[in-house]
Amino acid sequence: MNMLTDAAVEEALDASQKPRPLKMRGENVRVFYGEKQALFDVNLDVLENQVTALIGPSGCGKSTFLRCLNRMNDTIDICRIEGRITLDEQDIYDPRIDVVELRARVGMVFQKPNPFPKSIYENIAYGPRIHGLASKKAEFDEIVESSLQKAGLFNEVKDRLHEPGTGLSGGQQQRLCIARAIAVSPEVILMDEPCSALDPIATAKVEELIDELRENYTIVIVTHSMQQAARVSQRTAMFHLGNLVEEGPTDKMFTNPDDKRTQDYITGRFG
Ligand SMILES: Nc1ncnc2c1ncn2[C@@H]1O[C@H](COP(=O)(O)OP(=O)(O)OP(=O)(O)O)[C@@H](O)[C@H]1O
Repeated sequence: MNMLTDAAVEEALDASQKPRPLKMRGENVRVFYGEKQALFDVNLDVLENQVTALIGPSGCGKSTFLRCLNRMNDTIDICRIEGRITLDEQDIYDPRIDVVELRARVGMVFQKPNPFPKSIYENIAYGPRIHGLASKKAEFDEIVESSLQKAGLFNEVKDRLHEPGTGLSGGQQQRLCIARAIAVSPEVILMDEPCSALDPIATAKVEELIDELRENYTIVIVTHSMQQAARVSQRTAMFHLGNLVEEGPTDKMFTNPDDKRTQDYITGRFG
């Protein structure tokens, strides 16, 4: 057998076609806001080191599902969740789960950049401090620098680390929020329309960053932009009226979806 040829064939295999381990799974997820049901028996797998895009018309339940993945809905009094959601096969709604620790493992970036009213440095150091990930100044310095590097922001801010984070541009603030999420070493990063408040250049930078982050993190992103879903994700899940219509590889979803509702949505016929 020619080993070199085998290696070359192996390398030529599109990495995205290889089976990926499961990172998170939603099983029969039902969500109610008071009497109103917002999600109906959603079953969705989130694969490791992939970007999964959640798409669908306004009000279909994308953000609701996203927020279930790190129990952000716990903060809404009238919200009730049924079914099961796992992270590495562990039920995240198990009463023994420490929610603060869960949210460090499953971080979140919001629609509007929301840096703390503190310095750039403190925005990043805050999480590691409350989670006890560092104690000496040199350790914090290292986390701050490496998080900003990974978020593609270090060179732009290295001379102003002690100036307020709120003084940065919108796009820089969003990358600061991504750096803040990264600082506590998450495994999954949830992004709820992270570019909707950004201009096209800042959006392009964040999209590039999302593509780089996939190497080390699992990402779930809610987006209204079909172009963005096509550009950044490997998997796409289509929601409609609280139901998961279908999900699959992004290229298939955008070229040959199984369901007419997906076809109509991606071609702009509704939503
Ligand atoms: N805090 C809340 N209280 C009551 N109802 C809510 C709450 N949050 C969401 N809903 C309802 O749940 C349904 C799903 O909302 P959700 O925000 O998840 O949809 P979405 O697909 O993310 O919408 P959009 O694209 O407009 O952000 C909607 O009918 C919405 O009105």
